[in-house]
Amino acid sequence: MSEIILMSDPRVAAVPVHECGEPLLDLRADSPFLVDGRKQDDSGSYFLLRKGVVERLKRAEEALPAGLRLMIVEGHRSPALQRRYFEGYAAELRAGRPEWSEDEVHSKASRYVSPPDIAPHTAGAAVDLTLAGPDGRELDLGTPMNASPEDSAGACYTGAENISDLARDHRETLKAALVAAGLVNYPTEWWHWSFGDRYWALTVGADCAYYGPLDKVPGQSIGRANDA
Ligand SMILES: C[C@@H](N)C(=O)N[C@H](C)C(=O)O
Ligand SMILES: [Zn+2]
Repeated sequence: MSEIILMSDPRVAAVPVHECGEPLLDLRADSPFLVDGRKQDDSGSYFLLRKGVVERLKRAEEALPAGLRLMIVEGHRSPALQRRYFEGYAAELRAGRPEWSEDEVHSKASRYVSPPDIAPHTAGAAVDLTLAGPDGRELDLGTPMNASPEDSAGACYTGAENISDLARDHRETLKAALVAAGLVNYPTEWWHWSFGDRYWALTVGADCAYYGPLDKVPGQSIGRANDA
């Protein structure tokens, strides 16, 4: 397996961001995608993604074998929510491994949640998704989405070997469609894909990221998925 670059790696934070100002699109409006509401909250952010990400997801959806569809679970996340996720998980790790230094906690936490300063979800650039079959139900991808490395004995890693052949086939199908469309995966999470953020730029060798964090999401900057 090739080296896994974690989100906490200084090379990620070193990538410059040249914000392109692209709008967020609402995936529920005229959307070709299945949008799952399990991450719904008062902010209503989970169904928003940058236009360039939506365009690429449409291409990926078209490239899937007949009968399969993408199921979108979480897109944009407010910086405050990202911070809550990160600090909550870091606190769990700290409690379980009191011998770890703060640097170790930060690095290990970033296997599962991005440090808030570089987090791709806050830029509307990352999406957590899975595959659904013809009946609209989620397929088996080896672990529940958002299973942590501890909960899944590492099976959340995209290249994990401790999953069934069927789950591996599903991961390969998902990966083929998304990579061909220009998204990159975070290798510690089979469900996390992004375009235009710092992690994407570092992975593909782009000079800069296109999307920086968006805090309050103004209604007027939100378009419909069919605008992509
Ligand atoms: C928390 C998990 N769903 C996730 O999105 N992790 C990535 C690494 C992130 O926080 O950007
Ligand atoms: Zn994610």
